[in-house]
Amino acid sequence: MSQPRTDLAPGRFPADFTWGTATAAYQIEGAVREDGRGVSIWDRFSHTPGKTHNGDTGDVACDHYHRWQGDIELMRRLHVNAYRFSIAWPRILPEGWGRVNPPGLDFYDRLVDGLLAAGITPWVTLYHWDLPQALEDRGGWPNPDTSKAFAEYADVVTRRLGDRVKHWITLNEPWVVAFLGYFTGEHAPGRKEPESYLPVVHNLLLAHGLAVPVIRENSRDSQVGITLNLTHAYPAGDSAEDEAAAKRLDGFMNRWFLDPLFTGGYPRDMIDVFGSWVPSFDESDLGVIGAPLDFLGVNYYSPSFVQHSEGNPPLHVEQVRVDGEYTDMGWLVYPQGLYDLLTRLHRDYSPAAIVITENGAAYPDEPPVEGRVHDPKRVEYYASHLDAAQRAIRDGVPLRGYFAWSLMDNFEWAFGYSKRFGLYYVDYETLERTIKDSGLWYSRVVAEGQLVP
Ligand SMILES: OC[C@@H]1[C@@H](O)[C@H](O)[C@@H](O)c2nc(CNc3ccccc3)cn21
Repeated sequence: MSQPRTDLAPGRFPADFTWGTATAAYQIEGAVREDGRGVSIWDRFSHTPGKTHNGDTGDVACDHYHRWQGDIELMRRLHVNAYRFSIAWPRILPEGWGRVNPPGLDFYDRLVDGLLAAGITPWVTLYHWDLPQALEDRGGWPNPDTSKAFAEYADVVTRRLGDRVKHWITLNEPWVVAFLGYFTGEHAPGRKEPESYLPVVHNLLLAHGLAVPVIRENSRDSQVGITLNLTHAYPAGDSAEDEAAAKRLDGFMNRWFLDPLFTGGYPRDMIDVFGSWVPSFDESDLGVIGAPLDFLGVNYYSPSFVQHSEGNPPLHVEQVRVDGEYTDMGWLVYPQGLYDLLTRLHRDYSPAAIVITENGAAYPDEPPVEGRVHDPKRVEYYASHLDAAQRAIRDGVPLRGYFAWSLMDNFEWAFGYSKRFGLYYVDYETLERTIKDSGLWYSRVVAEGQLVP
């Protein structure tokens, strides 16, 4: 059990803390038709009229595929000791399974060697939403064969990189993949099939569980985890009804994933709420899904304040907009939500370790003037959330690392290039990267291992 770190002065982090920054393949790479890469569901979705802001696509993005060496220099300037990135499944297996594309593997091989040469530890996310379109054409995540295809993909990648990559994240945010991709249709593949939501969640968790032993076999002595977008749910009022509504939202967003991963099964109260939507599955799946993990990746941006609703079945929950500061995404700035989430995870699930795999904020940054980008609100966001993280460590949470989202401005999914999260500003005409004040500030925090003014 992790012990309180009262030895840490306020604002100071453990000497062995992992300091990183994070990206994802489809959001930064571009080069979507280069070196044998296959089509992904995000290629198809972003090229479908009306699906993304301004019709933006990841065709070019930040052109990281050709600029990766310069981008490693950007990381060195931040003094980070780790970099979280995702591998594009369609670069490795253009049809999703079967035929391997050697140039795709070669790209990530070069990237990993470049990172290691720079003293930066690679943390690899195997799936960050860019499913090969060929698998979607065979049913996509509602089809349990996709779970098996994911395990095969994990095998190919970890056989090639597993000797040098020792930190693996199977999936990024299965809730987003399932709910936005197959329930609301706001994300690729854009399907609006409520009845597919829970089967997709199950197949994603099964894919995760099938991949864990494969990764451990091919990448000996590695750390394996999963990244979840966890939303701390607060009752908007002090009524029993609002308390119950918060518990239902917590069940929907958090416990439906945490329980099968850490406690052996889906939460009973939510099985009753979801009723006939809960898919039938082999009980043996739960043993696969519950494969022991070395860390839980947490993406935190903002909490939710909710009240009971007579509508909105079956959750009967309504989000409440509370007073406060909001980012350009319309997300409440609430660092206490990170502290409360971390301490709750430690108390209720006791993961061996927790890593904040994403935290950051979008603001409407102005283009550089005399080489500077002033983003005081983003500095304040990071400072307040890192303070919350440090308080959680002092109080005994086994928080081992933090990855700022994101290294650079990039393709923000359905929002296209209209939202900027980067520590570096990207001019999408020239693709020039310019460090923002938040990047300069973060580099000082990382170098000193403590919060700085
Ligand atoms: O939106 C910022 C980032 C995004 O760029 C990452 O690719 C993704 O991993 C990510 N997840 C969240 C939090 N979860 C979420 C909630 C609603 C819609 C989309 C994402 C934020 N972000």
